Amino acid sequence: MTFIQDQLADNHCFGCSPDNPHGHHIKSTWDGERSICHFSPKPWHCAGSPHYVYGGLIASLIDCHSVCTAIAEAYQREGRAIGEGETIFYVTGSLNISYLKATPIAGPLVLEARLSEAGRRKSVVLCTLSVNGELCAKAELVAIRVPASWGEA
Ligand SMILES: CCCCCCCCCC(=O)SCCNC(=O)CCNC(=O)[C@H](O)C(C)(C)COP(=O)(O)OP(=O)(O)OC[C@H]1O[C@@H](n2cnc3c(N)ncnc32)[C@H](O)[C@@H]1OP(=O)(O)O
Repeated sequence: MTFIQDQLADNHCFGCSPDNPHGHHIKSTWDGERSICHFSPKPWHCAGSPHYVYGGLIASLIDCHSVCTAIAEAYQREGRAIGEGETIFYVTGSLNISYLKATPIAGPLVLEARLSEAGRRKSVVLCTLSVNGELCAKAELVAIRVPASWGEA
């Protein structure tokens, strides 16, 4: 299986870089229309209850999965394979999450994302998070394209 994150170079992100030793290492697939990510939380990812997932982790997973989806779609729109040629880099402009149900920590968490809008610099990504087919959270993320040098000090 090919994952978006494994095709992106120079990515140090806490949520999605394969090379950040302390990160979440999320893995997302892209089929040309939607992206999927499976994530199994650890017991320490719990909220106030040990049975449910911490909302900040949910936000983090949705953030990275959605931005990676925007990046994958942008490569596709330019007729390039993900990671091919000049780097396409997006960052999170805004993230609006509705926590609909407590998310069982037993997981696995299934994130699914697709674009509702794809402009020159701005993409809007809709993302859901489900466990065992039950919708636990939904989100809208605005991803903004930035130069690949965006993170340089
Ligand atoms: C290989 C790489 C792999 C990378 C994966 C990394 C995943 C990382 C996910 C993250 O966590 S990124 C870190 C969290 N995000 C940030 O730190 C972003 C900080 N903010 C900025 O750097 C700038 O504010 C930003 C680049 C988002 C926008 O500044 P600009 O001056 O370039 O925006 P501009 O004013 O030109 O607006 C461009 C469009 O974006 C829209 N926009 C700008 N900021 C927005 C915002 N905050 N929310 C919603 N929309 C926004 C704006 O309305 C406009 O839309 P329209 O084209 O429709 O008019």
